[in-house]
Amino acid sequence: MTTTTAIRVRGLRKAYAGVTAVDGLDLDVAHGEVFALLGPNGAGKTTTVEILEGYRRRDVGEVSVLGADPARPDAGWRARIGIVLQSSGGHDELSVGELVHHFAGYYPDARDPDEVIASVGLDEKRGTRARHLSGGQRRRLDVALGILGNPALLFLDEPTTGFDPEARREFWALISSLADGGTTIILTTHYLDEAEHLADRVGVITAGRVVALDTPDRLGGRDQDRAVVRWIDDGRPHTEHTSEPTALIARLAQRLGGEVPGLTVSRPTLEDVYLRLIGEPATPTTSIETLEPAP
Ligand SMILES: Nc1ncnc2c1ncn2[C@@H]1O[C@H](COP(=O)(O)OP(=O)(O)OP(=O)(O)O)[C@@H](O)[C@H]1O
Repeated sequence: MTTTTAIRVRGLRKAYAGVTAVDGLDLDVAHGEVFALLGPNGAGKTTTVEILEGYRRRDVGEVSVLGADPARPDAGWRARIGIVLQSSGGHDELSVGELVHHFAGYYPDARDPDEVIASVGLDEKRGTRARHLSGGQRRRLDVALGILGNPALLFLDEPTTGFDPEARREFWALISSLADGGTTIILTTHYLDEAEHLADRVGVITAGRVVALDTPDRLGGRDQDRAVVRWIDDGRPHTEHTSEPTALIARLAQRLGGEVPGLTVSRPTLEDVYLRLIGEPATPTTSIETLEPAP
């Protein structure tokens, strides 16, 4: 293992009573990277992440997380890992301040509890009992507890499910600031915009295998996909798929004598590419197939 590798997985397999959940998975995540795992329900994401966290035993394969085998962690390994699970709860009668201060006592190198509360935007809720927090505020508390031990590696499982758009943006800023501070982050999410916004790289898992792995803007050859150019000509909408949109627009501008009416240029979204990778048809408006020949 090189010193830049936070996570190294080779040939990971796990089956539950004959049902294969992870089927020969390979993965490398560098220190300081934000890595998003995407995949449909039942693809094997949670099983993989729980093996990395040391909460689930693998059947076969090599796994190294922060230099240790999660199935046989050395002393102090767990304190270097922060985990924010999909659903949380418990200690509902304690206030935000009481909870964060209480759990800080479990870590050898805990961050300042009051600073952590402020960093997740819960200053005003310090005296509020956990059971009186909104869903988004509860999630922030979960993150506060996850980062309290100053982890080198943070696992976030669907962290913004149920957030309103503003809360999601604020949460993204929090995660970005953790990443800027050097924390390695493994994120599972069903929100493609979240992966696009936060992740340095994205891995798509289907049927227990990584089927694509790249930066969000290059995933599945996205950067090579043709652009969709739309415009109005003679009062009729036109669409053309081209790898040279600039040349097409220059020709149109010349022919139409300046401004091209109704001009839009779009590329396949991360969602389009993701749906193609997992075998689902893209929506017609963003299809990368040619809709009609050039006029
Ligand atoms: N404890 C278990 N016992 C038996 N089968 C399980 C268990 N946990 C997961 N599975 C099965 O393993 C497969 C992978 O499940 P997993 O939870 O890892 O998928 P996932 O990608 O996290 O899905 P989701 O997006 O729905 O959370 C599924 O077929 C699931 O039914």
